[in-house]
Amino acid sequence: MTTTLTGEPAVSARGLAKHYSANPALHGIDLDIARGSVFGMIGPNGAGKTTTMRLLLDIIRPSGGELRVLGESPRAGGAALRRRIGYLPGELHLATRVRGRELLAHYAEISGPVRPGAIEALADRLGVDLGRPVRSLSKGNKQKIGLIQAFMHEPELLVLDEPTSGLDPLVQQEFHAMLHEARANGQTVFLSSHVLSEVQQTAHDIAILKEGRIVERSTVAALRENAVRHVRVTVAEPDAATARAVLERLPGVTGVAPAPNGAGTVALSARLDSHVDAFVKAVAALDLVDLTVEEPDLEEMVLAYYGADVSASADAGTAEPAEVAR
Ligand SMILES: Nc1ncnc2c1ncn2[C@@H]1O[C@H](COP(=O)(O)OP(=O)(O)OP(=O)(O)O)[C@@H](O)[C@H]1O
Repeated sequence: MTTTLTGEPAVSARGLAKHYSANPALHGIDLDIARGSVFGMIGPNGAGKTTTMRLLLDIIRPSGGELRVLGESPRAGGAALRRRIGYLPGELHLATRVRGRELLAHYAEISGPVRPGAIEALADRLGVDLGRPVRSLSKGNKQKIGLIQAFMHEPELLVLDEPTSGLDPLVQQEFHAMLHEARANGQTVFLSSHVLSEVQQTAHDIAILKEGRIVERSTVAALRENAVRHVRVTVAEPDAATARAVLERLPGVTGVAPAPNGAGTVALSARLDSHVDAFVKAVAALDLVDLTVEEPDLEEMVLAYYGADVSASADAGTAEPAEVAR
């Protein structure tokens, strides 16, 4: 496969809606995921991430709108389309006594050709013992089995629902390397997460979903440019009032406050939005002792979208059990 960001998107949705009885889960979203890209969807509990993914896989059917996956309608594409997709469900129920090796061989029969040695190579990378009964594996090791079944046939599209759930940090790094390789191989990745930090390391494009609506669609780079940064300006004590006045006049600067500092100097901390250039030029005129402009805090930006009340909107008892669907 070769990397391509042109042509028909891997996923294209227009007005995609899903209601569970009378309860709307998706309010007609528009979404394009370019072929060969890594796309991350983030959002709080109940935002509709899993619903979106299940619609792509034709596990559930839309209540309205149009959806094309790899150029086909999920419904019409059937099993042939399904084999071109690798899917990791958010909730894995792997209660079988069967050993990992046999279970994956079974999935491989359904998903289509798997290169010889590919399953073992993935198991080595992720560090999971394929000789053990699957039900005796820990949550993280079951997740690895789920990842192997999603990746093993090198599908054109990987749909990964909370892929790092239960993985330790070293395995997460290995997983990130697998995503980079998938992209280099021309595969498209659609992953979901609750937190930006997870997708920001791997995805180029993101959407923030909230209560069934896309509230932000951006590249990670553009988010970074527009995100709030924390700044700290240190000046000699006699200059403190001037420095404060300069900062408070600047566009994009808020929350100017003195911060603890060494004798003879005063540090002023503040929040800065995207106006970095104007800020740096203005503070250059001050008699600076020190200046810190922190990395933009994207998480803070995303949490502002989430809103305090939304994260608590639990949906206990409504989610249907998901399985490694093949
Ligand atoms: N089978 C179902 N029956 C009824 N309502 C459902 C069902 N599945 C999901 N919902 C509802 O649809 C909405 C979206 O749920 P969904 O599982 O897609 O969210 P999510 O973003 O994946 O959440 P989480 O991060 O908690 O996994 C929620 O309000 C949920 O209660």
